[in-house]
Amino acid sequence: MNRLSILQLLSYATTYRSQIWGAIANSILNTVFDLAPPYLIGVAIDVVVNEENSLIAQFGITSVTGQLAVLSLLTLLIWSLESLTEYLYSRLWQNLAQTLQHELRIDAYSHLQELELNYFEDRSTGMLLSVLNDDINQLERFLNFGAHNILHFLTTVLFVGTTFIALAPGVSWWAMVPIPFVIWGSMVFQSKLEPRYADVREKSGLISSRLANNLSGIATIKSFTAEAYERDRVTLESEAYRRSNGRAIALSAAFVPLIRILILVGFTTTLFLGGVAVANGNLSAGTYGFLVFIIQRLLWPFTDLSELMDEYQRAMASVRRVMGLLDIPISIPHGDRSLSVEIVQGEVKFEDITFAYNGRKPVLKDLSLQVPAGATIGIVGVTGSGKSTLVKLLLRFYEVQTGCILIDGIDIRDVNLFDLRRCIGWVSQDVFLFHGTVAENIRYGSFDATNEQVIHAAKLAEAHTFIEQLPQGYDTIVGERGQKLSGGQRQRLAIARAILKDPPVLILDEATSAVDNETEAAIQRSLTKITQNRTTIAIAHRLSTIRHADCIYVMDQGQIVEQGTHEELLTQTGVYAGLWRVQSGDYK
Ligand SMILES: Nc1ncnc2c1ncn2[C@@H]1O[C@H](COP(=O)(O)OP(=O)(O)OP(=O)(O)O)[C@@H](O)[C@H]1O
Repeated sequence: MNRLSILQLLSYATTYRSQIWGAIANSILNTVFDLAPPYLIGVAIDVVVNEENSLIAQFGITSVTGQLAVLSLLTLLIWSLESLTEYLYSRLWQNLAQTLQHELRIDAYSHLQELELNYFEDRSTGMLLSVLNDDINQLERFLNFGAHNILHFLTTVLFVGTTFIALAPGVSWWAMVPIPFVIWGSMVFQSKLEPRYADVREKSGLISSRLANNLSGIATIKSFTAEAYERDRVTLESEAYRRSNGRAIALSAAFVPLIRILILVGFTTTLFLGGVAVANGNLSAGTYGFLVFIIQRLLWPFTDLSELMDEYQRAMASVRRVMGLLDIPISIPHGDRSLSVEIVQGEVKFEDITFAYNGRKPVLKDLSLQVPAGATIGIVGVTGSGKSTLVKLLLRFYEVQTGCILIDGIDIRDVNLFDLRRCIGWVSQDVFLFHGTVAENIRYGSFDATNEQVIHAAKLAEAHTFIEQLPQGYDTIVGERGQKLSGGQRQRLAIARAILKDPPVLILDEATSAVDNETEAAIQRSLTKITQNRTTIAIAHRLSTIRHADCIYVMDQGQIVEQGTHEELLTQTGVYAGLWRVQSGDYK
């Protein structure tokens, strides 16, 4: 899984090959320039000790002053190049990190949008937010400098190690002794740390979930004066996160000191054996000074290695969560047939459908129902009888288990999902408005509608008058979920946006339940106009809303138990007639 996640991540980078090569080259060059000072000091000592026999003298500069001048110029040049390459690699790597995190976030979000409703019902918004935000940010932090640090480590070890072996083969192997132990230790450390960081990410998701849930339910918390109770619950989650991080810290903090001890052994051995070699005349003083200096450069990067591993594991725990999300298959696939809104007549047929939500008993059983194109039907029934589920199946939010749903005689499973949903206007039971202005929310029905069309739709939905009375009219911000509006006002905006969409099939699920009788009557008059030449499925508890429908279906426990016009149903002494009597105040 680890390797797979990394490969998936790398596949994002393949389009930026030239940038990556540029960043790699600058990282390597920068490390080489960064390593130069000890070499330059070595050469300086060589100049003052060996004078005209020095290394530089071999290039024809015999005077010590001349050699030192060349050395100074070289130092200036190398330091300038180090600064330049540092600027370049920082910029390239950080920009790449930005691009990757951006693409990954957009891909993860796009994929998430495609997943079926079941997926969201089983997960909390906060948890998903933590993946899309925290986890991707965690990865971004690693990508900013992680790749450079890895290259810096490898180049340093390779460069310094080679010099070491070349200059003092007899001493160098002592310095190398700790290296295999360090690598082995790092691997053990990595495997132990992996589950701990996975747990940290999970706890972070849980706390996000709790916070998101509480913030959206803040009014309920206040009304129940449950602040202390909720603070305790948040404290528990936060405490769990702290403990989980504590477990990871206990391991990661211990590692660097342990590695350092191993490295110290290598360092002191070189110090001792090298000194003995100088005393015996087997090694020059200049080389010895250089070796003692450079060995730190060889061994200390191994302490950085452990920190690098730590950052890597943290980032990988996040990558796995993001990739896990991208790997979730889309279980409601698009059909192959396209369906143009302009040519859809709007005939809707449910044929023997049976449907049960995940792991529950069937909500709809062998239900059949036909709505001729352009007709208006009403659906009534006790709460929980499956009315909303029926229309959600038409929108293909869920798949039927048996039977089929047809639009203009075509099985909706064969139709492109977007085309299908473009044909249907849905005013849901619980209206959701987006944070933004009134006009933006209505325009959700048709993004390129003119202001006049928006106002016209609002007028038809009996919303224009109240909108005009809002502080900034159509530019008034409705707040998150439209919380700055009343329930009835939200419903009317939802109707307006469905009208603006102008779909061949209109679904009104308790669309006027929150408005007063007078407003409802006004909306009904508008709807009579709107529903002409359009198939309409209206679900209502208030029977007056659907009494003029071409056919009314009465549902009970997932089945249709009565059907007919209002007048026909009244003549039967069934459920509908009973309901009508209660609602019209006739209790006889
Ligand atoms: N997402 C879901 N997951 C699991 N069960 C669900 C889900 N949505 C609804 N149900 C269950 O399905 C049944 C039918 O619900 P549905 O919303 O279709 O009823 P309804 O007739 O529209 O009710 P109401 O008149 O109260 O709106 C209910 O028992 C409900 O608990």
